[in-house]
Amino acid sequence: MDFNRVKLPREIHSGPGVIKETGSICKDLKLSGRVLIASGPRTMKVAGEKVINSLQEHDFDVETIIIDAPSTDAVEAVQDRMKNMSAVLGVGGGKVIDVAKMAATQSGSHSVSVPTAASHDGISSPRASIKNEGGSISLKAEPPMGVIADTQIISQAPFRLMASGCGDIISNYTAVLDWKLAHRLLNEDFSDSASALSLVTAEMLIKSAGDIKEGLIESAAIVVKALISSGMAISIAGNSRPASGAEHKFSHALDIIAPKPALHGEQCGVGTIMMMYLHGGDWEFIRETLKTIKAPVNARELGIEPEYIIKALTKAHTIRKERYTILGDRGLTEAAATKLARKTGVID
Ligand SMILES: NC(=O)C1=CN([C@@H]2O[C@H](COP(=O)(O)OP(=O)(O)OC[C@H]3O[C@@H](n4cnc5c(N)ncnc54)[C@H](OP(=O)(O)O)[C@@H]3O)[C@@H](O)[C@H]2O)C=CC1
Ligand SMILES: O=C(CO)COP(=O)(O)O
Ligand SMILES: [Zn+2]
Repeated sequence: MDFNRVKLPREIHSGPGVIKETGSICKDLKLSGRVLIASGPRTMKVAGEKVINSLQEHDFDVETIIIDAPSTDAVEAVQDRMKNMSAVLGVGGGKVIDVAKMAATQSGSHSVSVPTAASHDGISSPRASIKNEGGSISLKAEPPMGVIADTQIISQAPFRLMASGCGDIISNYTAVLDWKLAHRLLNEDFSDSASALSLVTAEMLIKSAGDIKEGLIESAAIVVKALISSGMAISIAGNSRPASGAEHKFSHALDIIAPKPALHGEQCGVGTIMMMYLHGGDWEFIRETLKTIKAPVNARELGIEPEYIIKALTKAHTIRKERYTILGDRGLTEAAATKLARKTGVID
């Protein structure tokens, strides 16, 4: 018999100014001695330094590493630095948190997630999206043992990042439709509770769409809550199915094909409009909601040329092939992709 195992963070702290409590929260998590801060070039200045100060006030011996990309090389570099460290704190966006999570998993240590933006639902999830030469792979990881989400810092991040996080949540709609399809066609394992949590998270966010405004701590709190809840759905499922379907395949394809990709959640949001059309669902509602949030809804707003949108649509089914979606095994022809993108207003 297969037993079910759900892995979740031990403690989740959020609120304005909570980053100053990092040291005491890490003590409560029974961490001590040497810790590594993995952060991005910008996020080190925005939040990394506050984390370092708080940890030093609580007698931690702190070292730092800057992460430029969520690559296998970055994971190895963090792992190399983790010998004799009690944990790595990922302070930044999704790329940094994924690298910290994966390095901690592979070295049998712990990670703590300190998001500086509400841009992705990997904040608390037991997955890491890591890029290699062929694109990105979705890997199983230990969830962070703690999450410290300072809504003051998150509310001051460029608004584009928060709108992107909303796109990542709204994509739960098509992700769950794809998952159900795979369950019906291929008898893939399906979790009612994970899919229900994923959908209710997207519904709650959509209900609050009008309240998601630039610079507001309250808006940051709404989006952070939804991202953590979506991460919980991933934990319950034990895979990304409740939060990643064909719209994510499209985004992953754009990351490979487009000379200058947009943000992950921005691409997923536009992908959701198109995949919802393929599912025969209310794609116009998805588009209107994204517009309300001021997230991109077309190629121009993504800053991506139409030719790359079409190429990504025709390539999307080849990504994460084990994950069956509305794109099927053969994917879209160029003509069908062009029709789809035109019909949904993604290209002119
Ligand atoms: N594991 C999972 O379950 C999931 C993983 N993901 C992954 O997460 C990544 C997407 O995350 P995302 O956050 O969009 O991308 P990044 O981590 O690349 O961050 C985007 C940019 O925002 C900057 N930034 C972050 N916070 C602030 C801030 N407060 N002020 C100013 N700049 C800031 C970063 O700065 P800097 O240059 O300092 O890094 C970076 O330049 C993708 O790799 C995606 O695959 C997405 C969803 C789920
Ligand atoms: O981005 C994710 C969920 O929002 C994770 O997606 P993948 O499993 O496709 O990398
Ligand atoms: Zn995502």
